Amino acid sequence: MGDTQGRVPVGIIGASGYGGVQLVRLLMDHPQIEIAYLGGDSSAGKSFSDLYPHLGHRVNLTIEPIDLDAIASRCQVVFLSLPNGLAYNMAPKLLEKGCKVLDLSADYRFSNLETYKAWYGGDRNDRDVADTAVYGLPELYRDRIATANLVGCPGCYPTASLLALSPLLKQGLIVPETAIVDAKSGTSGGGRAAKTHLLLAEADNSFAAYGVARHRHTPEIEQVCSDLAGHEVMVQFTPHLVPMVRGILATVYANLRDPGLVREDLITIYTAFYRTSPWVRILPGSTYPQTKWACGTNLCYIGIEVDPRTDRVIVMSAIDNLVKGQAGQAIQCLNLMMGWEETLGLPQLSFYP
Ligand SMILES: NC(=O)C1=CN([C@@H]2O[C@H](COP(=O)(O)OP(=O)(O)OC[C@H]3O[C@@H](n4cnc5c(N)ncnc54)[C@H](OP(=O)(O)O)[C@@H]3O)[C@@H](O)[C@H]2O)C=CC1
Ligand SMILES: CC(=O)N[C@@H](CCC(=O)OP(=O)(O)O)C(=O)O
Repeated sequence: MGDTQGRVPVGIIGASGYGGVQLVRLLMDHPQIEIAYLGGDSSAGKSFSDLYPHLGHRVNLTIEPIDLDAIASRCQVVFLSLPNGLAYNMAPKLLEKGCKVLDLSADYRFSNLETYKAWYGGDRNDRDVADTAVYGLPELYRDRIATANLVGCPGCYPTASLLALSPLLKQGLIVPETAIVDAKSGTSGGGRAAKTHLLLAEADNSFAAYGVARHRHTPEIEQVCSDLAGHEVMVQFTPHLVPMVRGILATVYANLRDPGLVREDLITIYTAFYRTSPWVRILPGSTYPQTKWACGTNLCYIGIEVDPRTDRVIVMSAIDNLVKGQAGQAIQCLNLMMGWEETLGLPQLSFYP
């Protein structure tokens, strides 16, 4: 399968949503990809250019209703950018028909389906398929992603949190149980569907925590932390909604095992840990990341500090929730699955100067 120029035909289900339109925006400039299908529910039948006129000169497609047989006959790769709980009724059939599938929802992020059911509910019988899914965080699971047919792309908060925590856990530098993640997200993290608390009049001039001690990204963060630490780890995770549209800043605190470590030691350790990761930038000295630097890019900026009074390390990471936290990371995974450069077709320059 492939178009006349040898490009790989891909489909995007959920094309009208924030993840979907980010995928379109990025994939239309990807040198190896041809967008062959856009699918949706309430938007089916509408021209993509009616929904997003500024992209209409590049994407002349109508959003179609979902017919999995037709999608599989036209696409080699399918992105599912849908609310949680829908992908597990679509991915098995697409895989059976020979497609590679990248799911942006939580459906294939968990190695233990009981954990998924406990936090997301749902009655699903796709354990065999779920067992083949790989968690799509390339900086940790690059080799496994490269051979996967099904990738469960990480959540936005877990991406920022885990990139900040991973070197500490993998190298045994902190007491894992002391890890606290304090994270802030822009409103686009809540998706495009209308929600009262995300209205400008509600969210502007306001900054508050939500989901305290019960946000569904907690078990996802814990799953990877446990994998890295080699034993079950619980993490305190508190998300906040901030009055901006794009971006996540995660600030992570943990107790160092060796109180003699200083900031420069940790910068050296982080730089070495991410030396083969083109999308992670470790900041020098006491430079701390700003969300606007990552805006529109697939980059994660990380800043590190040590407080010798408390023997705690403080790591700050900034991403664009819609790019490294969602669509960009999915494309990064696809690049690996296809054997292409990990950076192909992905933006490095922020919208801001
Ligand atoms: N926003 C973010 O920052 C991040 C989101 N995610 C995850 O990515 C996924 C997509 O999120 P996001 O783009 O924000 O969501 P949006 O609400 O912006 O978009 C949801 C999309 O799903 C489609 N859809 C809804 N119900 C159905 C259905 N029954 N059948 C087919 N299509 C349907 C909608 O299509 P239509 O308009 O045609 O009805 C729409 O295109 C979610 O699982 C989310 O949790 C992951 C990381 C970050
Ligand atoms: C601001 C806001 O509402 N953020 C969303 C982020 C979650 C999200 O996008 O879902 P994923 O699990 O697929 O990453 C939330 O807290 O539910």
